[in-house]
Amino acid sequence: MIHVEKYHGTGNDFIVVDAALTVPDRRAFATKYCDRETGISQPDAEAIGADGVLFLALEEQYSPPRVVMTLVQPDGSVAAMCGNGVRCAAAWAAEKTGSDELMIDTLAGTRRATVGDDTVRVEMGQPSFDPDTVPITEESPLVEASVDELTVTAVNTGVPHAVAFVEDVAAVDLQRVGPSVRNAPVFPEGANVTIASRDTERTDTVFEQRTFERGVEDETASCGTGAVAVAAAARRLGRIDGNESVTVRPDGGTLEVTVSADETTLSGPVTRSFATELPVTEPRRIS
Ligand SMILES: N[C@@H](CCC[C@H](N)C(=O)O)C(=O)O
Repeated sequence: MIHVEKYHGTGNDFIVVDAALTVPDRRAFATKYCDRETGISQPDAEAIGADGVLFLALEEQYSPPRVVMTLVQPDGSVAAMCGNGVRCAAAWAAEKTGSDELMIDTLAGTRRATVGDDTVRVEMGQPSFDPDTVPITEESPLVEASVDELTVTAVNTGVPHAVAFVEDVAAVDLQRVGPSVRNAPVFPEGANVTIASRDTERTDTVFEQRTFERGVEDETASCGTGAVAVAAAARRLGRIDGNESVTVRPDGGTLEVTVSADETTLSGPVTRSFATELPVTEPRRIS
């Protein structure tokens, strides 16, 4: 049995495992315990599953403390980056170390995080529209291009996103449209499909967001890199001014994003839901 914790950032939920503990087959572990029907549950409660497993290796000898984060998704794939995952990792490490400044190492680079009373803020690096970086098969950036039924702008915010601005996110059948855009040939490594609509009743800088996630192969309640992708695409398309900060509202809560030439940040709440013990098994050996 190993000790695990469950965290979520605006509804994007993760099983958190201290990487010092032995999990012989991380992919099998993620697939098993993320399952929404049969996966992780609170003690003596029904299964709730998760959007992924964060394996976190804490290196306390540095100042600020560092965490090597590996996100294994329900389909067993490893994601290079996860905005809400980094925010959860920072909250977990702050709890363990007492430090409110953390450096989180991801496959997309090191991200500095600051843990406040109500929010965790992460420096997200510069979004890229470069075809090789997203990546896309085209030679020029994909900007407001037709991909299946959506008009998308492709941007990498640590992972690839196809961002489409629509009239009303609630009116889109994302379960139907998401998989075809996610698997479109123009995205050789696939893409997360993020749709956004401007909430004109609030202000011009508030966007509603929904994301169909690669690796989860479903819509999630929130996606941090997706929120940054909405702001970055809005800036590229002239939908917001250069340095405006943007409020992005996925189903699970509210995220604040800044995208300027110097800095891109993502902020929002993080919640520790519960802790439990899970059995781990050695992979079967064939003799
Ligand atoms: N939910 C995440 C993104 C996780 C990675 C994504 N599913 C991928 O495979 O690219 C976030 O908060 O950014």
